[in-house]
Amino acid sequence: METIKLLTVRSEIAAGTRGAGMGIDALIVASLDQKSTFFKEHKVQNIDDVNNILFNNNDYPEAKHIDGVFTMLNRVSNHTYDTLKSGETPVILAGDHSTAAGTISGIKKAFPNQKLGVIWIDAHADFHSPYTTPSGNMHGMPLAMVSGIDNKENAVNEPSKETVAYWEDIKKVGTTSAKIDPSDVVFIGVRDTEGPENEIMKKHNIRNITVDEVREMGTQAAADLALNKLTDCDMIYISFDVDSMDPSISRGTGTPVEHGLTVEEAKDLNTILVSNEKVVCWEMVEVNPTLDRDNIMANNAFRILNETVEAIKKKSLLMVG
Ligand SMILES: NC(=[NH2+])NCCC[C@H](N)C(=O)O
Ligand SMILES: [Mn+2]
Repeated sequence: METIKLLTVRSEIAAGTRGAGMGIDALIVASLDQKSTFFKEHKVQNIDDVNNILFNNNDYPEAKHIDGVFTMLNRVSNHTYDTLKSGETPVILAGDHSTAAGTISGIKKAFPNQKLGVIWIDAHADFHSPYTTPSGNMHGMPLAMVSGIDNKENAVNEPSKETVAYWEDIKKVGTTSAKIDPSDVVFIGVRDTEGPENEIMKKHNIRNITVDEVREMGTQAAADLALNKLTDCDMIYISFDVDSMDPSISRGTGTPVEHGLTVEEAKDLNTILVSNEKVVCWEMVEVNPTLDRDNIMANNAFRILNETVEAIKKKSLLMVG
């Protein structure tokens, strides 16, 4: 049977709000409160963070702590690569969403000749570059990093030479060229984007399955639609940002946006999606217990994590049988 390996990344340097690094421990607390042995049953490999960089001044306003982000992406990429190479299925639990660029780079490094598709369940498109970011927060940039998109046509910033040098290095983590074609991204629940991101979505014809669409067609049809968009791809990575869910559930994430998915919808989408045989990796990010009360976000996110991992294990049984 396939083995799951949990990769925990307590990094929060690419978020604008402090506390996402504590998301993993909030999930562990939620698991204990729910009397689950999940974190004992599965292999856990921690990836060291560089959060101490937050005590220093930030030297890169258009790409905050890009030096630290570069270090983190290399670590995440290498661990994802090693996990896949040893025949295990990586499940990444991370703080801020920038790590997803490391994950995608590691997948591509492990299978360089396979076409990789991405299903991105998120309130945000995370397609900014240092040239277009409204905030400088690099958790808004992972999809541009792995697609090699600068989007200078729609620039609003002039990043420094040093920033650009790091950005160029970041685009080469794992493999020197782009890991994905941006037209092989499918969004679910994206509802808070800026102009430069809208241009990318238009240019590459990126499908966003909205929250209303999910509700109208149902989670099974929405998941099928997302997967059908990626029939050309050989393998698929799923990224689940908990801010795809509605803030009425919990405020326990750094950048909440109204009109999101319900917990039930998010759980169904993730479990259905990972049951597809092409899915090689799943990631969950942006739980921030310091913004929450009673650990509500982590309690809901842990339920989703638990059921999604069960679905991955069931799939591998099916494939062996
Ligand atoms: N992974 C996230 N929570 N991303 C939020 C990004 C928000 C906004 N687009 C920005 O660039 O600042
Ligand atoms: Mn995100």
